[in-house]
Amino acid sequence: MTTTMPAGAGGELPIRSQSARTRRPPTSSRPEPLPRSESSTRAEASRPHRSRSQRSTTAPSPRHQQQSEMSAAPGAPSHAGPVEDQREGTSADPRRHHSSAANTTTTKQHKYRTMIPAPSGNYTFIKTIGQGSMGKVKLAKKEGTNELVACKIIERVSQDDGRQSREEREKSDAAREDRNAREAAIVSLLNHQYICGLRDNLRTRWHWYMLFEYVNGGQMLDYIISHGKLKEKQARKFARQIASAVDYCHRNSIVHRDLKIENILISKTGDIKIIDFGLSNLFSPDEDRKLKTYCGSLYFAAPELLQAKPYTGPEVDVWSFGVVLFVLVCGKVPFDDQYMPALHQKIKKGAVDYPNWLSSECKHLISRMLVTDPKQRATMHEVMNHPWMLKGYNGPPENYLPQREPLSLPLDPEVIANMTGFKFGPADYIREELTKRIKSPKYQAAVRRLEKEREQPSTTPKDAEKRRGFGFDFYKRRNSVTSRDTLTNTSSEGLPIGDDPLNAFDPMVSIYYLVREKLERERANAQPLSAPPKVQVPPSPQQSTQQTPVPPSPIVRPKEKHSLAEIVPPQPAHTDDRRRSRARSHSEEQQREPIKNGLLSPDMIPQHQQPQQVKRESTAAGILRRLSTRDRRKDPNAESKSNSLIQKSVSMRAKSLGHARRESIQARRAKREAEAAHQSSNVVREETDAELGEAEGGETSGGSHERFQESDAVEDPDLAKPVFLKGIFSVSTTSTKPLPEIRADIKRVLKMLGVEYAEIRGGFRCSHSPSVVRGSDRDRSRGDNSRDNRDEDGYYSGRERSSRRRYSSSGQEVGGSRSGGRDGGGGGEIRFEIVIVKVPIVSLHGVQFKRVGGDTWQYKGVAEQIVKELRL
Ligand SMILES: Nc1ncnc2c1ncn2[C@@H]1O[C@H](COP(=O)(O)OP(=O)(O)OP(=O)(O)O)[C@@H](O)[C@H]1O
Repeated sequence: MTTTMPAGAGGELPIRSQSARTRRPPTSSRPEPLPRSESSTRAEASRPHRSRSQRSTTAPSPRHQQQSEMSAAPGAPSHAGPVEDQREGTSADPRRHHSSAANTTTTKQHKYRTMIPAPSGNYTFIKTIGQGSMGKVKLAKKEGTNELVACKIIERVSQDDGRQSREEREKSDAAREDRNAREAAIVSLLNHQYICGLRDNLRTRWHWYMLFEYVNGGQMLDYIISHGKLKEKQARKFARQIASAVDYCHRNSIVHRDLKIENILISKTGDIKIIDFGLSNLFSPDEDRKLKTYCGSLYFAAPELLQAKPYTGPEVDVWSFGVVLFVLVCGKVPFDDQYMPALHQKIKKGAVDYPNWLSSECKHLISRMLVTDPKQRATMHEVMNHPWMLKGYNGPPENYLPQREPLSLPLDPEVIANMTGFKFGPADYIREELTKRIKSPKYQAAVRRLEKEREQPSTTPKDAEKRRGFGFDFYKRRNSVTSRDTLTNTSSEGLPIGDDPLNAFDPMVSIYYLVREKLERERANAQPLSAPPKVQVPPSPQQSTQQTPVPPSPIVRPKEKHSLAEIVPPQPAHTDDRRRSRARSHSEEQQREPIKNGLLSPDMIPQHQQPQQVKRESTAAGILRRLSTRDRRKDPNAESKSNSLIQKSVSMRAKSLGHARRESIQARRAKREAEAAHQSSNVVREETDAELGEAEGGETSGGSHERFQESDAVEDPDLAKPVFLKGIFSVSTTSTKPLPEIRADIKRVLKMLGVEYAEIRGGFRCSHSPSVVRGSDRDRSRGDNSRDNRDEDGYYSGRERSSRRRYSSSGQEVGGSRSGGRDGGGGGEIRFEIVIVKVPIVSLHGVQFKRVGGDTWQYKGVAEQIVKELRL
């Protein structure tokens, strides 16, 4: 059966338009206090600076043309999710309101929004922790609790820079709104331990506020900066987790499309969390519904994207995953060139230089992922079952997909009412379409195949499940490209995409499952659904002149069965046991991984040395955390136990890294351990120089480099938590030097490298413009960035700060934000923090880098240079 959907349903929507994001309105005045982002954009508007890409990109890009081809569905419903807040503006026309607001003289204290009233409570902003191309990400704390969230703030209205007509701007704003709605809808439905979850979200007249779980173990990028490259064993652990999350997405008809090292964070347990579904979309197995938007970061982009070829979806994630894996094990990207067209050529050619230290299995896996022909490229099934992935584990990574049964009629109206955010159309339309799909011969045939497979006496349920679940081949490859037939010839044992009724059969079907599962979770938690709007929607920018359809409010009903099969006979329900039989628990995987984050796990520690708690903790990072925070009054032996554990872990770590200095470091560490007993038990940020009484010339900042606010105004609520010991440190980023020496060293190196800095509590806030800070350029740029242009975090906002570089199929950057040679943008300001923490028990100091904004690879270069020069 040919299914029909509105054009936008599961179809392509335009990607973020960087050029749209950088448009600024003419200055005017605003009569009322504003959130920071609006007032700052006014400041930016008044600056003369325009990037090369802004100057040169006037014609609509191919991508933009495609955007218009893929227009929204007629009669599409309102967007997913967020509760609306009217307080941010009152004008019926936000654009007019915005424009008349721009000449404000509001004082700084009123300039920035300091809290947001989300449906689940009020959240107070603490500080900026990230700057993406879509906007800022701020750490926020829920009022009356210690709950922290990362709040992604996305502007809804692009501003007029005179390059587009009002109609064009409105069109691109509408597309942006769809994208934001889709991101919110997708992240609110996904439920996976390696995907950063959405806690809440709020849409005001001007902004989307998406409140994500706060991932506080740092970025994977920082981990690599600290470690250079990862040992294959450690990389495998992360790769399995990435595979688990990506496979889960794909089986739900979702393609991420922006997998890159910057979008992988590390949680406090040392596990990964994938962020940034801003470019994600639903994909369909139908040939005529292929995706056509070419998006993502160039370094990680599949060649077919550069060639503007339509694609199904999952295969571009496999390529990006291959690049990520290469970065993990090699510490650099596989395709690199300062000159953009040359970089394009390298990617299209797909020739990779593998360092000789890589194991042949690792090389083989990466080479299967970085195959330029998407039809020959490894599928996720192949990736997950590759020997390199399996090494040390007793099976492929678990994808944590809930147990599912084929859909049956009648459909649940509550589920359908909550299928918002994807422009599927009104509820009646969704019901009709889903019914058609379920009744379709294709679906029925797929269900019959599944039933037959389950009934096959010769096949164990596990095998059947494996065949069905992992047989997720997107292309029927005719020939095996390697000698490992069992790995590559997956189409013979698996079901191609679109033939499996439970996995990625169709985007609408997948979303139905996801919404139903979310409702079930919420019922189980007895919490109200956070997604559907409960109050009247303020007009979104592009909807100011049109009627906004408000989706029906959710019908709250008691839990009901979905087994009223009209088409499909009832299947045994598995609602209580949601994990597949083949599922191995995460802890099982962890037990098989003896060294976590370079530290010891319990099974590496002799029994007699294991304190009671160690056995219960699943990660070695947890051991260290527990030991460092335990109450010594209750256990007089705790100190010696923890000393011996940590001593061992430190020495193991040094050994595993094979660093030339390890002997002397261990000796020095051992010596200092004797002095450790009197020190406090928490890992804390270090004091500033001022607090230590060693400020230079009475200043708290670095002399001529000073251009920041004096101090962090807000207490960091993480201070008391030993969150920085999550494998972030390597030998090159830890030191036994006394603190004042480390601080002086850091200042010396920052000055030497021309990095501007200010001291903040526990470290340094840094800013650098690598391609600009030279001689007179530097002076000019300084003139550009007067003190008044600092934002509320003390960073200057004088130049473009976003890190995403867009590209067209011809190799030209489209809508990119900055000039300069490298993907991710060159020439812009990079901003980061250097945080010094101490590990009191072993008297070690650790230096941690945290990127806040700016070009990833320039940041990596500068951070690595600092580490190198520090010689800790
Ligand atoms: N949940 C989180 N916890 C901690 N930090 C986060 C979280 N989400 C985002 N960040 C930080 O904010 C940065 C930007 O976030 P994100 O990638 O979602 O924004 P974006 O505008 O989509 O960025 P990009 O331009 O890379 O697409 C991240 O690199 C990360 O450092």
